[in-house]
Amino acid sequence: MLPPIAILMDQWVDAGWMRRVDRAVGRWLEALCPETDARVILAAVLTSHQAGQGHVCLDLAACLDDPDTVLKMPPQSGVLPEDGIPPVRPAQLMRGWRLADWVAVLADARSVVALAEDPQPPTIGDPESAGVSILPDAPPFVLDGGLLYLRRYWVQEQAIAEQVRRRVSAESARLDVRHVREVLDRLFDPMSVDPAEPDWQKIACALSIRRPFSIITGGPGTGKTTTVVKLLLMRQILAFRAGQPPLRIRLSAPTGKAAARLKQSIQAQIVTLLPRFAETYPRLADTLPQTVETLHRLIGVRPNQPRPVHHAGNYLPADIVVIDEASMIGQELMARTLAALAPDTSLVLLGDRDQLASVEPGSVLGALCAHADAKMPYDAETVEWIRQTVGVSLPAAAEPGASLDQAIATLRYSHRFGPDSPIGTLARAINAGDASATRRVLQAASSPGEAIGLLPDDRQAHGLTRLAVEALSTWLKRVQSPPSMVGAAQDDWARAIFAAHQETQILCALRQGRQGVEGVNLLVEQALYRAGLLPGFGLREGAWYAGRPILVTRNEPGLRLANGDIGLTLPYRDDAGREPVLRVAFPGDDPTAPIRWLNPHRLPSCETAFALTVHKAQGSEFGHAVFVLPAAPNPILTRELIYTALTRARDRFTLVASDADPSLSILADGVRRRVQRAGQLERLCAD
Ligand SMILES: Nc1ncnc2c1ncn2[C@@H]1O[C@H](COP(=O)(O)OP(=O)(O)OP(=O)(O)O)[C@@H](O)[C@H]1O
Repeated sequence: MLPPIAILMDQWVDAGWMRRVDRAVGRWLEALCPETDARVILAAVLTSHQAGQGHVCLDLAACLDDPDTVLKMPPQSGVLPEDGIPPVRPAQLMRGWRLADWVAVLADARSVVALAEDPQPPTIGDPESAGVSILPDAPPFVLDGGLLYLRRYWVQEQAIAEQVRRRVSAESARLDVRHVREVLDRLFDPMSVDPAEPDWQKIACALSIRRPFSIITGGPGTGKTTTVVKLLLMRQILAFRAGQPPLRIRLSAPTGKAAARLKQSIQAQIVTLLPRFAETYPRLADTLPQTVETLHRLIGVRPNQPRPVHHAGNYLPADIVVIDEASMIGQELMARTLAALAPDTSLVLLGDRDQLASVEPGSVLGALCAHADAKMPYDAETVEWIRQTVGVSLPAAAEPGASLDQAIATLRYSHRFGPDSPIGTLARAINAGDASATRRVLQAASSPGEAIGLLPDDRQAHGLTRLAVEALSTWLKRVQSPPSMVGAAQDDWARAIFAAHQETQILCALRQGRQGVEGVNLLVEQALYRAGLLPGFGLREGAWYAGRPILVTRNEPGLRLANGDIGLTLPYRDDAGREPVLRVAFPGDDPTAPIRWLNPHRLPSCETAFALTVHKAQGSEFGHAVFVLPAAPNPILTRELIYTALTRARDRFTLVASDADPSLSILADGVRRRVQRAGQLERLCAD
């Protein structure tokens, strides 16, 4: 005989299987409708739990099929209660449950709008006003087919789909195709990388001008940023030629780090491309954006305010908005962004659809690009547009994709790695889910220093700590013998240390455990201390010491720090050149901006960052990425996570795997596992 559901849910919270906030959703329902069936309370609690796992809804059928796996209960990090007896698992509780019964009891509940039953489904409206509302007028849950949503997530998903559908079928901009062709021909050299392949960057530009929504997706170094700069030049030149004022362009990225990277990359590309047009269009440089904002700043998200500054009633003043690293945008932020754009503002999303999705619920870019795999999804109309504007005749697909697919360009050739490079080959094998090929590439890597390396390690992680000491000593030695200069010269010294620090980064799949960030940070710290690379005293103050890299874990607008920022604890001399004190240095947005030297005791929550989780490293790039695998199979290790770890590497990637697993079965298991986020955005956009 099992304990009542309410007791079980309490036990799951106590065991760390579920968040307190999820259980609170159940209590809230119990308080509002005391007569609610326990299976409804359970579904509500699980829907909230799933949101914590990145899902916008609970897929009832999938849940009944395999409750423990779908709900990830018990989790890897779960703790045993004091009596040592683990709680009853969801699979035991739900044994024998029938989907039809669960759906029926949910459809009957006052807290649920059942769409199939309800002739008047909730109107989509403004996603901002769709918070969980009080019964009975606006039930907080929506049952759509077999998917149970918190109402706000359902509303956001519908709103995104509606916006995307409207934008991809909007009337084509009134353009003189001859002008478009002329400008594109000037921007793109006729010599493409592979003469047998069309120039996909050029096609991406042509598609981006056709409708007010487009996506440019591709792996690292495939030229997404290069393409965007050309696209912006194209748009401004066309505006000049049509006698229009310059277009208002806004560039954005989901995190500060990604925004800073895009800014640097864009500026470098502008410097290369602009001279071609300087004579004909001397004012062109002034029309290009100088800054890249975070998405929050772009739309004006304000703390404790229900809606951002820009929304459906106060559009963002912009003609073109380009957003990089779009895979990191969760559903809520995407819904808010789309709502903030006027119907004729062009939105261009850039991103690598194969990367990890946002930590927030939803996998918007992944869902929108679900069919971007098809090499040629274009219909006859798109093919004709490409022929007229690019001068390339592509075959029309026998079974063309939806309108959305006509707005997506996939860049496949990596100019950074080349098709036969080890990193490129490994990335392809991982993305294809080909565990054997992945293993082959890694096991073929033998000598140290190659682009791909495999480091079989013992339980004490001797190999990893040796590697860390060797790689990190390049900058840590310089930290321990600080120069006597002050002011700008001291900033230059810190910048050089940052550049050296960016050369090697250890990444972990997990947070906890020996192979997690917490364990690896401790091991590396101890090894560096033993090697004399960290100070024993002097430049040490409690947990703070010269050479400690830190990761900011909370937004702190007052200090201009964002969750995910990396700082280095360094000795700092004031302008009078007194004895150095410890300060945490943060680089500015561009290479010449002054370093910000903050007192460590003023910093908000932060943690040591010799090792980072792959999630936290998203949007960053390092010369050498060292990826530590878990020692046992783990559901967190997925294809997307492994690919994201690999693609943080600019020149070199080393996989650290347990020497007890010489066949790399743990890695192979991860490569085969895909992140499947519940939701129906893909289907809604394909309609
Ligand atoms: N068509 C091209 N021909 C030659 N080199 C190119 C071409 N396109 C891009 N490159 C070069 O390849 C490198 C990577 O390009 P870019 O930064 O635009 O790629 P990306 O996809 O934005 O990369 P990331 O994934 O790092 O954001 C740059 O050095 C760029 O100059």
